[in-house]
Amino acid sequence: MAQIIDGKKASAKLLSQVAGDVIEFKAKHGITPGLAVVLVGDDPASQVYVRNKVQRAEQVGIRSIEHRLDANVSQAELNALVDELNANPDVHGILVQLPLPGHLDEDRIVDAIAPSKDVDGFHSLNVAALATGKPGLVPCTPQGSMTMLSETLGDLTGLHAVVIGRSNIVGKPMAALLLQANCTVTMVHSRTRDIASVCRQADILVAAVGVPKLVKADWVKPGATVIDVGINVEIIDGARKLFGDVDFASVSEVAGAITPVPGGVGPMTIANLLANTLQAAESQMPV
Ligand SMILES: Nc1nc(=O)c2c([nH]1)NC[C@@H]1CN(c3ccc(C(=O)N[C@@H](CCC(=O)O)C(=O)O)cc3)C=[N+]21
Ligand SMILES: [Mg+2]
Repeated sequence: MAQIIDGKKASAKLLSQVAGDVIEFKAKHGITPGLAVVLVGDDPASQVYVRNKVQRAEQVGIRSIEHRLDANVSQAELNALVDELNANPDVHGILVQLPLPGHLDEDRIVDAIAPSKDVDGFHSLNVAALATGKPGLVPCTPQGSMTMLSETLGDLTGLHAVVIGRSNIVGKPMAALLLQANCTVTMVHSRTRDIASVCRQADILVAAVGVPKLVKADWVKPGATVIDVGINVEIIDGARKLFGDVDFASVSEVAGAITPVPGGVGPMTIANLLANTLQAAESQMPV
């Protein structure tokens, strides 16, 4: 039976570090770090995540400001809000909850956020910084996954990491971070031939595709470390249940260590969002 990597515990540790750093920040600068969360429409899952983020922010002493916009808001109206938040000195971090309704251009909205306030690390300039190994804001889910990997395995040098999924928000930045940590990195996706045999070579297997229970036991090398980024919601007998991209029951009998869903990557994502907000606030202070 695999070691269960406890994301709640890891996130509690990071949150208490951030809370301490926020106290120091306030004493030094006389202001409170601020995070603006923009939610367009009334998708119930997004509402749950936004509520969690706002709650955790308060817990670590970060002021959070929620902006709710109607699902049919225009691109111009959303851009105007982003411009206003960019110019507001009380706002140090801006998160526009994704996905946005189809009539809105996500790339344009994300690139309208001031790069210094882009706490998701999705702005083109932060993407370029990560790709070239320069300092910047790093996406929260991959960053949280790396922390759990380091705490589980120590130095990752020379390990073969396979990332399933090539999204801009998880797969690609995850691969960049693993490469920076000296892993041999392979990315697989829907067009990969014999995906199972590639995954079976992995010392580290990261699943980030949004397909419930895609990864089976015979995709996993015995003893491998498995990071499950999937958050798939299903309603079973009227109850809301979460599934990862990994078939936990079977894979946990083969893997050396594995993150559960819930209680794995999700809580670490939120903790890193708040760490990024403090980093953003620090970078905006006069020297
Ligand atoms: N601009 C933007 N940035 C994001 O970081 C972002 C986003 N948009 N859109 C949606 C996804 C999803 N996401 C999650 C964060 C925490 C949990 C989380 O805390 N999950 C808990 C369970 C929560 C539950 O019950 O649903 C857990 O896994 O234990 C889940 C999902 C951030 N996202
Ligand atoms: Mg894909």
